[in-house]
Amino acid sequence: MADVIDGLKLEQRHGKSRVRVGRVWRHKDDSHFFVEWIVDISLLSDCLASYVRDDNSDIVATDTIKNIVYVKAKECQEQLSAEAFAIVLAKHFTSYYHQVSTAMVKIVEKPWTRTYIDGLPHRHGFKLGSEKHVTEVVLMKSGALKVTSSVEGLAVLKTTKSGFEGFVRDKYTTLPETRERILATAVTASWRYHCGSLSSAPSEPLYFSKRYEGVIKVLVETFFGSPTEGVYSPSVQSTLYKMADAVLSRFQDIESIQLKMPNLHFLPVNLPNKDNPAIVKFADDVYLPTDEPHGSIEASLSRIHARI
Ligand SMILES: O=c1[nH]c(=O)c2[nH]c(=O)[nH]c2[nH]1
Repeated sequence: MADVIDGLKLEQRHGKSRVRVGRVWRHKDDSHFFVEWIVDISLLSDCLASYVRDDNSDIVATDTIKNIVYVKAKECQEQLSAEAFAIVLAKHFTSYYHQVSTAMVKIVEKPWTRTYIDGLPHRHGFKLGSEKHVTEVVLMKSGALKVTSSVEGLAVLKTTKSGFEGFVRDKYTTLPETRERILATAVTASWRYHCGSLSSAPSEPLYFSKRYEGVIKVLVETFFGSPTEGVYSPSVQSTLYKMADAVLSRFQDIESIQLKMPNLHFLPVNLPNKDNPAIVKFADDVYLPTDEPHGSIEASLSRIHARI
């Protein structure tokens, strides 16, 4: 919200951050589903009087905002994606309160995944994985909707089929060219869905969860290539582009994707001393893993829409 007071522009928003909620859905066959969400809500709300006239009569208290997270979690009788829950919350704030023009809801879903015992899925047992699922939803009173999903910290490594050659060589360059190295990264991918309005948003409760799994599958398969042959990576840049392109080719409802892929280096170990030039001589076997410093490579790929 922006207002002009005495020739000055005031921009304000308020909400509640880090509202933590766990939700269990118990099915008739005694199998349970579970999510843990950390919810941030921020409202663009017409409550100027509270800033400039000490009049709080238009404020939806942040404590109330927190309570609504639990009320809506209770009301959702069916298991649903973090994106769908964020839309439920945003819809509530923009429709229930006349003064709220826009609701911004971010949810981080902790990676609890069903555990397996002797190859069998446990009915009510979960273990914590590594990468995080994050979503950000922005809903305006008009119904205009933006949905973004992300995976953070998708750590992947391959021990061969990676190289880096032909880069700029000048008086500052020491890096040797190679066609054999370890390629390791922790991918952060953020993608924006096409649904531009509440009325065109997918209504299936787990639609976005399936997409999330699908995007991760495409990213991982493109990074590694086939299980037997793999695929050669001439640079992180090239692999990143192929991963982004594969997601946009596979999922027509995704408008754009941003990938961040730090190059987590595994340095060859060579240990000489004055008597023995090769206590350890590197033969593509012993490495020094390091993430400081690391290369930082990121790009985004978007569909370009022809103007009619
Ligand atoms: O795939 C790579 N891209 C780079 O830009 C780069 N720079 C570097 O030192 N090593 C690498 N590897």
